[in-house]
Amino acid sequence: MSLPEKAFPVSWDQFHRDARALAWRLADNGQDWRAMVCITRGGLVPAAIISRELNIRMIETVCIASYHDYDSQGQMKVLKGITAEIARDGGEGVLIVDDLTDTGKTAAEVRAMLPKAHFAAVYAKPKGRPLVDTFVTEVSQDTWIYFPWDMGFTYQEPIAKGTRG
Ligand SMILES: O=P(O)(O)OC[C@H]1O[C@H](OP(=O)(O)OP(=O)(O)O)[C@H](O)[C@@H]1O
Ligand code: HPA
Ligand SMILES: [Mg+2]
Repeated sequence: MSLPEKAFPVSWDQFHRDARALAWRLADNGQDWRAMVCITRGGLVPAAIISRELNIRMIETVCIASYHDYDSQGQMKVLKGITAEIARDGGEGVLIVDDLTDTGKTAAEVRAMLPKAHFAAVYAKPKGRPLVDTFVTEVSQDTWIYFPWDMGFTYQEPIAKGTRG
């Protein structure tokens, strides 16, 4: 897998702050959401934070598995869809939540299921941005976002190399 040029590492603290900032933006929207649809697995984390902030108790998942390379995305498989009750009226009054939108393919797939729902993501890259109604931070397309649940503590080379020891 080729790696993007730039790295955007996100700590738990920062993710919590950014997800809460997304909740503030959604609250300013003034809508009373009848349900949240969380795109697994990445959307589970912001969904927990946003559902708490906005007092949304009806939470549905849409389970999608896809293979990613940095600059391409392979097959996408919907492992579990949405109930008819959540999908009624084109998803009007439903809030869709994901951690980020990159190429926008995942967002397009879920939007097709719920054309009238509101799509929120914490982070957005330029290609995916047109598919998102509300987001917090945009990063460039050649940036990889490193989420805290994918990370561990490791030694970091000094910026000026060769200075160890
Ligand atoms: O805009 P796209 O190019 O479709 O990429 C965005 C999607 O990619 C990641 O999920 P991924 O498919 O890696 O699965 P995961 O959430 O289970 O980690 C991320 O959580 C988004 O759902
Ligand atoms: N970070 C983590 N997962 C992703 C990304 C990213 O930038 N793009 C698509 N899936
Ligand atoms: Mg995902």
